[in-house]
Amino acid sequence: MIRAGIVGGTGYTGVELLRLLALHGGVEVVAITSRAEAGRRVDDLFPNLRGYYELVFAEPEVSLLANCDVVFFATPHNVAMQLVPELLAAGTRVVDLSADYRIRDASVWSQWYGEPHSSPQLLEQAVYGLPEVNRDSIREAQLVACPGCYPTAIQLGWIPLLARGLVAPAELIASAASGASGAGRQAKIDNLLSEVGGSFKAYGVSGHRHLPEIEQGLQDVAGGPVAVTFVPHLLPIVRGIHATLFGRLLEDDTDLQALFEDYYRDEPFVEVLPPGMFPQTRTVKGANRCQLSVMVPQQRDTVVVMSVIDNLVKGASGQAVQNMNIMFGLPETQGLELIGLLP
Ligand SMILES: NC(=O)C1=CN([C@@H]2O[C@H](COP(=O)(O)OP(=O)(O)OC[C@H]3O[C@@H](n4cnc5c(N)ncnc54)[C@H](OP(=O)(O)O)[C@@H]3O)[C@@H](O)[C@H]2O)C=CC1
Ligand SMILES: CC(=O)N[C@@H](CCC(=O)OP(=O)(O)O)C(=O)O
Repeated sequence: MIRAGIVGGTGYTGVELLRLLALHGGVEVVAITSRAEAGRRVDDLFPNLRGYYELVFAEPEVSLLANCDVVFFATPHNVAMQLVPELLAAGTRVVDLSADYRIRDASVWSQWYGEPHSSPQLLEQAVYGLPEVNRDSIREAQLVACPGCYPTAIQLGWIPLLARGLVAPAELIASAASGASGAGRQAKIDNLLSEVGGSFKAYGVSGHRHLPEIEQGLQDVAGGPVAVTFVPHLLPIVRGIHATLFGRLLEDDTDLQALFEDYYRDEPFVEVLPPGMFPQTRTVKGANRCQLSVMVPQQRDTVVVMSVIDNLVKGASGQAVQNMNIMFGLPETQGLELIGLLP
């Protein structure tokens, strides 16, 4: 059994990791942290886990975590980067769900996250954990930086087109909407039911911190500069991201449906829907799955890709478990063969 630790076990991605790992079969969670809930039983805070765990939340200390084979960081940014150097030195492998190691350039990271990076020496060795792009490097990685939720949905939608040079790389537009759990479990007025419910709004229009991550990932695939106009929105639902992507086609004779189907044919967690079927957030709710549709409305030169994920599963904890499976040589789908919850 792989001995796993979770730092930040009281947040939404932390409890989602617990849900997925409870039935994984190859992992025992031996350490879980929360500063606010230290000393409290996990199944007292999360009764959905009763019968699956006897764990008690502990303070986040390296001495506890270094006994694990793998540690998941389900913490806000600027937490993993304080503890990871010591954990790596102790031989522990790390899957970081936060943004701390996603951006290779420390000065770009600081510009968007507003503080200096405290372990920039690890940025080069961190592997960006999008298995559909980096599977081989993830296998050997000691430190995996899991992609953000919007970046997962958006990159998976653009990649087939950029890899084949079929869209204008400097004119990409992504309009994406997320459920409120994307903002985490901390109390914030903006996330109250009476603020979010029955309404729909854009935010971060002048610049969202996921933009440099999206552009970096797409540039790697395109092999050159890429510019994205990215507008996130807040949906009055709990889970789910729907991204609608627009691009100017550079060729008009490619069968885009066939291209997408071929590109993702062997991917266990990305599905291209048949022509005329469009993805919905509810279909992937609770599942480690990205569903995509591609079309060219009115046969003009604008391609539209629609991409949905559950922000907490393929957008965070499910992708983290997928990365762990790859790192430890387990079947990639172990613990992740989940069907979306309808309704
Ligand atoms: N929610 C989502 O859909 C997604 C989130 N992510 C990323 O995953 C990470 C976790 O997100 P989410 O679960 O939503 O966050 P939450 O705010 O819901 O939870 C944060 C957790 O981190 C712990 N924590 C906070 N500060 C510290 C600290 N200084 N040291 C140690 N632990 C700390 C908290 O516990 P305590 O304060 O008690 O220690 C809590 O358990 C974030 O970086 C987020 O951006 C990524 C993709 C999607
Ligand atoms: C709805 C909502 O507020 N979403 C969050 C996305 C947060 C997230 O998960 O960020 P990382 O993936 O970078 O960790 C936001 O826009 O800030």
